Amino acid sequence: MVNDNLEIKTICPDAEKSLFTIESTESDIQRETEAFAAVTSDQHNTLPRIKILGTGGTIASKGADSSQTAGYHVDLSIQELLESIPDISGVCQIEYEQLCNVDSKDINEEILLRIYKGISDSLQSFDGIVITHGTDTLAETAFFIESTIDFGDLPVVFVGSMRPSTSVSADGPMNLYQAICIAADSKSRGRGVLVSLNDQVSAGYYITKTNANSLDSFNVRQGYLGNFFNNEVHYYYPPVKPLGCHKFKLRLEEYMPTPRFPEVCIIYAHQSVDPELVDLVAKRYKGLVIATMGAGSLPKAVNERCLAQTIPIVYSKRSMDGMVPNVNLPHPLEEKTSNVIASGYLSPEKSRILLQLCLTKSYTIQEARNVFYGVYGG
Ligand SMILES: NC(=O)C[C@H](N)C(=O)O
Repeated sequence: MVNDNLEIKTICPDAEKSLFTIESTESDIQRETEAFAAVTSDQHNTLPRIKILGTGGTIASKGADSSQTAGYHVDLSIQELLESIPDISGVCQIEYEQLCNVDSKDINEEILLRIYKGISDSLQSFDGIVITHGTDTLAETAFFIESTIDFGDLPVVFVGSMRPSTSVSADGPMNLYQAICIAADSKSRGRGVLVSLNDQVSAGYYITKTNANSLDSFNVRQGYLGNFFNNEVHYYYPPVKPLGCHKFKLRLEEYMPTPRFPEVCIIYAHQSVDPELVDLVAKRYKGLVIATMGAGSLPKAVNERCLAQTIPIVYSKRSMDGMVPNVNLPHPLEEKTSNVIASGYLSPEKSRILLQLCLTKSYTIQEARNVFYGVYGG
């Protein structure tokens, strides 16, 4: 039998004193293989280290068949999800962790703090972090994380999908692949919390879900930051972070064993809204946000009920775009003494989180108003 690993080496080519040895080339092959492996592993070790935190959502969901795009269930682990994306071993090194696996409607303060801890714990040892999340409340978690973690230049990228993993043309694998590439790209540094969905990159601080069904479900009037095309992210601007974003330092031990923030309720205003709702909420909650009809407009009777309370009340808006300015608050001239705060550009659900954070820190109304005022952009 031919042994390919054996090589005949002639030491003396003289025929009479012919001398030769038979040597195995195995050690050479082994050495070469080991050297090659060392080079590739060195190359691999210099690739960015990316942490993936799985929390659930449609991106981790399965339907009954490939045509089902509603009524599916969260049923896919982060490991299974990663198995569905193209090979990324030449781009970065990956570690993953399943923080929870829920529809994002079930994300509460306990889970929010788990996500906060998952990100905080990964800051030192990774070059980028990706969080898979349901799209329904993704904007709230992204806003909370931007407001509470100082992650320096590290890219923190949220990603979700609109179709379950089992559907025809599921968007999850591509969205996740893009999010990982974005987190691993040095051009993504210094841009705050990012959201990667449907080939677009946006600021988590400003993004809003504007379509309950379509793949293009997020919108950001402050502008998309970039676009992902053919394995590459392209940014439209140099690195920039949201202006006026107030960072709250949280101490996790303060929220254990009961991970709760002061409760804040949202009232959605409408024609004939009942002013007594304000009294009912004020009895039970520590703060109130009202989605006012326009840029702070509410019926006189509702304004009067608001000004009669002692809890802080944030005037936000039903409209997705635009802002509520201080001058549109009732009694703007007495703003130092009144309990009402203008939300600026923030949606009611993000205003709720910001007010909760202010209450957590026991800010006065004036301090809370300054925090909200920062959102105006200066
Ligand atoms: N597209 C989605 O992810 C929606 C889903 N209900 C969620 O937020 O978890």
